[in-house]
Amino acid sequence: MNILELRNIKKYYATQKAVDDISFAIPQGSIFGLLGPNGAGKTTLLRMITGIFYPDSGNIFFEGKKFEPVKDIPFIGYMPEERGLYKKMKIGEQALYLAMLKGMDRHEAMKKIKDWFVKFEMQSWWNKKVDDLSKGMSQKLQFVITVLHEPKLLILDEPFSGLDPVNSNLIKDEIYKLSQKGATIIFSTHRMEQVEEICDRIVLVNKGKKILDGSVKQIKFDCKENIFKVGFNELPKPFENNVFEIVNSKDTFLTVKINERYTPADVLEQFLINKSSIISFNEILPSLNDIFIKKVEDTKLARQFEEV
Ligand SMILES: Nc1ncnc2c1ncn2[C@@H]1O[C@H](COP(=O)(O)OP(=O)(O)OP(=O)(O)O)[C@@H](O)[C@H]1O
Repeated sequence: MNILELRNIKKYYATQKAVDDISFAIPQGSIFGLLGPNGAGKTTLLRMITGIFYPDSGNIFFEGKKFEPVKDIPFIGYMPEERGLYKKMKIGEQALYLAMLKGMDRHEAMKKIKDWFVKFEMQSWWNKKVDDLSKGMSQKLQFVITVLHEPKLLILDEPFSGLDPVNSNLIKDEIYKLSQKGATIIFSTHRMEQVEEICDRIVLVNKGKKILDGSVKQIKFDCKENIFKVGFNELPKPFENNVFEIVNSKDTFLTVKINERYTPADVLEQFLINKSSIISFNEILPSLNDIFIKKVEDTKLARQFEEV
């Protein structure tokens, strides 16, 4: 079952196709990465998923039914990249006010806020103003406010920006816990190593178009380039062959790219013929960062923004 499905969504600003016929589905319970370079159309997509903007055309489905912002919004938590807190309002009062706006009753909201403040060691902040918080502290507060009402769909735009490693881990752990409890998470970021670690599925957009869609594992598998890392007791002397090319040599390891039509067994055979003492042989899959850069570069010249 998909918690969210976008079908042929288009959104144009004056002269730009910010989102140009994008379709994808997000399975319930997944941690989903929405990726793309600056200006790709991610924020525009998120604003449509959260009912802030309407698409110019296309349809959005939430839990199988046509998305109705007024009805469905209570089930969605959105932490935008530009944080939206009242700077002069006291933190405790603000959390309570925003929780009640999401439909929680005062008593329940108060209890949940206190629990989260204890968990995040924020008890002493209650009477402070947002103005008095550092960037990382207001980030933690914004996260708590976003998840307080236990949304089914949690949308986090760059949730770790401004956080130190300890607080990043704290929030990461909470994201995993919310996911285990059944929440679906959309995670938007430029930090590929975080996506690789956290997300199970991704969509990559560029210049308003979708250019990749699938599980992280499958995408890495599909983009692999027949590169293997071979470990030796002692590095062999270079020898002529048609089977592979050496792309890197470090310590007692060679990284080799297998030429077309040859297999890993052919590589091993070459080294055995050469009497090299192999101790390890592993395939190297590309990192999401490499895939991101390559796909974005590939489409860079292929498609400029078209005039509407
Ligand atoms: N209100 C607006 N009016 C006109 N053009 C806009 C508006 N908002 C965004 N755009 C344009 O639409 C395109 C997509 O913008 P969007 O903010 O959705 O990208 P993004 O992927 O979120 O970028 P970033 O990673 O930099 O936040 C960009 O070319 C941007 O200049």
